[in-house]
Amino acid sequence: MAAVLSPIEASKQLAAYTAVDTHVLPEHKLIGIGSGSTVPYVVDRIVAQGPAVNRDRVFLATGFQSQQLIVHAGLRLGDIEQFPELDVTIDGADEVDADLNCIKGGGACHLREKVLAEAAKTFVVVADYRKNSQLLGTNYAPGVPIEVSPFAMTSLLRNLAALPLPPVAVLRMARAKAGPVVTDNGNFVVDAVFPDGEMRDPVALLHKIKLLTGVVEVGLFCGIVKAAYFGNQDGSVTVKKEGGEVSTIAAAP
Ligand SMILES: O=C(CO)[C@H](O)[C@H](O)COP(=O)(O)O
Repeated sequence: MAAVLSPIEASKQLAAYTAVDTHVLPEHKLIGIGSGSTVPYVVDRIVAQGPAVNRDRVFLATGFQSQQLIVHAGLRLGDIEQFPELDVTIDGADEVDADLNCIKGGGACHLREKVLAEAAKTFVVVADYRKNSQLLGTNYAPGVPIEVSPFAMTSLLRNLAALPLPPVAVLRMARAKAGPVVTDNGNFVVDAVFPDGEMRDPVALLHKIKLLTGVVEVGLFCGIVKAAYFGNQDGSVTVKKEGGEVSTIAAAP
């Protein structure tokens, strides 16, 4: 018997299934798989396309979690060095604004996520309705994830505090380990809550943060997303596309 999903899980699944059905076509052979709790539904739907279509596909991972997902699903794992150009990458998001700018990095994978997003001809994000907002920072409270070289962590916190509109910034701590979260690249993550004024221009903010010494990558994805799929509580899916088109696919009867 199929497990009964909670409303949030059902909306993640709906977004993921709709995005895969629309963007992962039989001719797509190189596919990036993102990180987070929505992405397993992406992999499930790709597996459901069948062994014939998946046999000659290669899947690239944004981190340890998606690597495990790919391997355990019996799909072929590849490396960005071998396959620097992908047909499509599908990933989760922490928040998406009206212009398809995103906060990503809630799972501390945003460096590799950005590499696979930029490598793809089409980058698509999937999420539940809570991630769909007008302005970044409205619904996602922890702030902008900033991956930083451990040696530069203290100086980054000082440099952030010295900005004209400083954020409230903290080193992300691990939950089931003493000490900080360590990324798949061996770095730390600082979460920085910026004033609304700064969040209104994510591109400018991204550039400002990127210039600070020791910053490896910033969890602001700007101008990369082609389409965002949000599963809604009523079973419909809201689709935001590059260029501003927003549509809602009605719930199945
Ligand atoms: O950016 C990410 C990890 O670094 C994830 O994609 C993001 O946190 C969304 O995860 P979820 O689908 O669990 O809400």
